[in-house]
Amino acid sequence: MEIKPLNSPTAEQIRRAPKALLHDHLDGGLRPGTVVDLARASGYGDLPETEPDRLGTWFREAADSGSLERYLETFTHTCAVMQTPDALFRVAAECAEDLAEDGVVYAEIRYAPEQHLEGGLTLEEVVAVVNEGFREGERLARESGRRIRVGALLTAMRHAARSLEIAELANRHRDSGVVGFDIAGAEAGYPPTRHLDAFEYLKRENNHFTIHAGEAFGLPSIWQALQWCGADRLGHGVRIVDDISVAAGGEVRLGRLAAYVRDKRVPLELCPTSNIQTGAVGSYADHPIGLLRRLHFRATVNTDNRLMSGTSMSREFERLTEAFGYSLDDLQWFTVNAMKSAFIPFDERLAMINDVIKPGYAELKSEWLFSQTATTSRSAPPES
Ligand SMILES: O=c1[nH]cnc2c1ncn2[C@@H]1O[C@H](CO)[C@@H](O)[C@H]1O
Ligand SMILES: [Zn+2]
Repeated sequence: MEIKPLNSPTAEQIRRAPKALLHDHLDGGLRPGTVVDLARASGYGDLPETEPDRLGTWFREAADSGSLERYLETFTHTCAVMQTPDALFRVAAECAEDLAEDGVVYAEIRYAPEQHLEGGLTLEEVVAVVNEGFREGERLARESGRRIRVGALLTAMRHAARSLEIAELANRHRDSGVVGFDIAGAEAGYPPTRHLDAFEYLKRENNHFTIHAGEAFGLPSIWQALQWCGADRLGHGVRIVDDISVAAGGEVRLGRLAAYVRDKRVPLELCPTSNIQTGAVGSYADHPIGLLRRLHFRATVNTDNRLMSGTSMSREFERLTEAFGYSLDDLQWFTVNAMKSAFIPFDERLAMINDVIKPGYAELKSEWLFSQTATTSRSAPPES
């Protein structure tokens, strides 16, 4: 009897597979119905649609603009309805619940506290209530038999000038649910070196940070993020392929920067659907993740903004499985990469890998093998 090599998992198996998520924006992941409810409660009257399904479609289509700047305009509406403790608590709790429901077991969720002060909250209050929301979502997930751990990343907006203040905020809350720092927003014209004081402060504090770099702008942004700012991870980093050449015969050459990124195991927080929407990449099949995985870069798969992209971790895995024929082993590889690159302590990462991720995939793989064996023996002629 011949057992076929492990082939592509089904959508249902992907949903059950344990997943780790490093790059997901809190203000990019609201349920459309929650946006509608919160707008009504706060009297925000500028939503382009007030029926949840139509609003969801509006976000996806508006984000499908082919430009990062236009993609980012859609956040005006989500941030507008996230200005009170109740709203922030609900959005954070639902975020954790939705991810758990999708089989995510570990997530780092980012947001920019400076964008949630219009209702009179302080930066400290924003962080405290979002953390409470995450704890509530974890608890609700546990009640329904799921397990998720959520850490927050505090983002500073790269066009603004509050990054040092936000870095200090992240550092103050590092023992209470905040696992690191990030900068986000339009990339072109706002190099990460504008925020060097924030990064240098975090390094002096032995704290962790990632930088959105190499998404809308290419290698210089990645180079600055790593070699001037000292980023632990790259948010997107997808343009690192500009420093990789593949000859017609298949021979691969890495430039100095790409070699550094691979040699140093710099984690790439890749977000396939988001890249297609902002025009950074043409299609799933063209996404550099295929090449980066083959070359063993520390590639991870992420959602970026589940509302704007109409996506989830399972959907990202499904699209990649369709495009590249990935097996459960590939999905496990991405998941272990993400968990290794998380900002929580080493022993806790290891425990997640050994106690949750590997056993989860082992179970799925054995189910798959069992189903193959069962199918084969059913179709075999009866023994005489
Ligand atoms: O892919 C992205 N690239 C750059 N900035 C982003 C991306 N997605 C979201 N944001 C920005 O991050 C803020 C805090 O969460 C969001 O409000 C949005 O402006
Ligand atoms: Zn992002």
